[in-house]
Amino acid sequence: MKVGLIGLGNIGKYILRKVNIDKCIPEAHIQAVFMHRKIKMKNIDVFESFDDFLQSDIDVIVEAANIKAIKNYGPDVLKAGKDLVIISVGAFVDELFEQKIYDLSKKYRSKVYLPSGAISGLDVIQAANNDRQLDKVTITTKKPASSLIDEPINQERVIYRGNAKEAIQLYPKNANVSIILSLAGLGTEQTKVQIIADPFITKNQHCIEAHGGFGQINLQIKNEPMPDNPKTSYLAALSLLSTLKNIHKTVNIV
Ligand SMILES: NC(=O)C1=CN([C@@H]2O[C@H](COP(=O)(O)OP(=O)(O)OC[C@H]3O[C@@H](n4cnc5c(N)ncnc54)[C@H](OP(=O)(O)O)[C@@H]3O)[C@@H](O)[C@H]2O)C=CC1
Ligand SMILES: O=C([O-])CC(=O)C(=O)O
Repeated sequence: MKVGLIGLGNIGKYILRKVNIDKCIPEAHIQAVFMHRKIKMKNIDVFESFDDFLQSDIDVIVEAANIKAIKNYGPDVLKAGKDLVIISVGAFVDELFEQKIYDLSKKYRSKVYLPSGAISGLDVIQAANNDRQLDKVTITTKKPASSLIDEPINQERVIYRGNAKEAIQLYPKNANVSIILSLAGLGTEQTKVQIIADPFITKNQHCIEAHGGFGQINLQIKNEPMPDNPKTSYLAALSLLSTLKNIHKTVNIV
């Protein structure tokens, strides 16, 4: 599997190291990286031109950049018939973008993979929603205060209460989880979100509560942060790696 990577920040560097150096996925190799500024790397093609990147010898493209980048480049990836893995799932709050991705992937038979990222429980939410057995979904994200606000605080503070549609506009680097949860379940308007800044914690915590005809679920996950970007949970990078690993599997746990 020849992989192209968009973005070489915290998650991108992790994926590059795990795939090309540690050989975690024996059949995969990252052949090319697209960056919006020039850098040189050993043994890998770095492109500043997206067209040249797209035309290089790659068949799967992994986005590890940001919402703006995937909105700009995602549709062209699908038109080129390449498969696409998206971690900045917040882009799907834009319904026109979402529709475009569905239409193009169908038209060009390109597959799109959306990793579970920094949360768990999407299997339950998706299954329950199938037969309208899901009534309410809430996610409470609690992060170290410095990841969410600039001013020092000495007690936890609820900085946002509302829905996923609004949360991702206000916190595009912290609320991607609310969008993948919305896609699996009740949509961005019905998925309730609370974001809390806490000066006393070091882990990124997400608490998902849902109920309906299926029963109820309460999930709490406490994620280690990535060293270079503590806003991002280590699990998000692991989840992306796992998605890549599973792409060509013939037997899947779903
Ligand atoms: N789905 C989920 O659960 C989660 C999703 N995320 C999302 O994953 C994404 C990556 O996270 P992370 O690695 O921590 O972020 P970083 O900010 O560490 O890295 C992003 C990288 O992308 C580069 N970049 C930005 N714009 C472009 C562009 N147009 N073309 C190419 N490269 C670009 C940046 O370069 P430069 O610095 O030069 O601008 C930077 O190197 C973010 O959108 C984040 O919000 C994070 C955690 C969980
Ligand atoms: O990494 C996390 O814990 C969640 C996050 O930043 C996001 O969803 O955007």
